[in-house]
Amino acid sequence: MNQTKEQRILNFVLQNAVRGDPCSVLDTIDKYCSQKEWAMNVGDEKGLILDKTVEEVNPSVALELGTYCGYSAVRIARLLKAGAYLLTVEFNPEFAAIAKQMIEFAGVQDKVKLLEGPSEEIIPQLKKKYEVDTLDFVFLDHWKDRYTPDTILLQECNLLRKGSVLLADNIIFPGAPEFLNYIRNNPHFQCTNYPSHLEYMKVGDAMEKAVFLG
Ligand SMILES: Cc1ncnc2c1ncn2[C@@H]1O[C@H](/C=C/CNC(=O)c2cc(-c3ccc(F)cc3)cc(O)c2O)[C@@H](O)[C@H]1O
Ligand SMILES: [Mg+2]
Repeated sequence: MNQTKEQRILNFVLQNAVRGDPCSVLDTIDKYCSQKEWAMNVGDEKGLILDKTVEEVNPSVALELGTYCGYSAVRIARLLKAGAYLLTVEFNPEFAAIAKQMIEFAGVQDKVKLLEGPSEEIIPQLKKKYEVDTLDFVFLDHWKDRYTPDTILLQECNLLRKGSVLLADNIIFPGAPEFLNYIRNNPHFQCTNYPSHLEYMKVGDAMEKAVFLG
């Protein structure tokens, strides 16, 4: 049974990256996806915007929607302080299995909880089942038409507090126009746009930061 692209990416990491070294895992994925097969990782350019936002927020509890191969989970987890952790949500079992191995190879498994299932089911479970009080940081990178309903659900579940930071990928390409309209016209959020480029391409893209004002 021939391999999937995601399995090829993982194998390239297992064979070429340094076990326990998150930066080498990120660099190896970026190398493979820019030279061999494109994949929808946030990538190195937008990854720097993600890094700066995570460092600025310095979250104790972070949530990621859309794990995929685990690239941004490794990217976020490598920056978390002692005792802080990332919850990352993925509903595709193949991708979840790849991401689990990627996260373990990078050595950040103690900081990452991979939750398998659809975000609309997981989010309402975060308080009781996963003992979350509120979220300091949320990275949205799953299906683009889910950004708005999940942002509303996070508010309905009282998972955001004054100062919680959302960062959304792909504002330009593939685009999340409905989310942009929702969040920029919502008085409870203070938005900032970060122009960049689509991962591994010379196509324009952007990230949007939205701070919850309470
Ligand atoms: C409700 C729910 N619950 C749980 N997991 C969920 C979920 N909805 C999706 N997922 C998971 O998250 C990932 C999906 C990511 C979607 N990302 C993109 O579609 C994407 C696409 C491009 C792109 C750019 C140019 C092109 F020509 C084509 C594609 C770039 C990107 O950066 C993207 O993020 C994937 O792992 C999926 O299983
Ligand atoms: Mg993306």
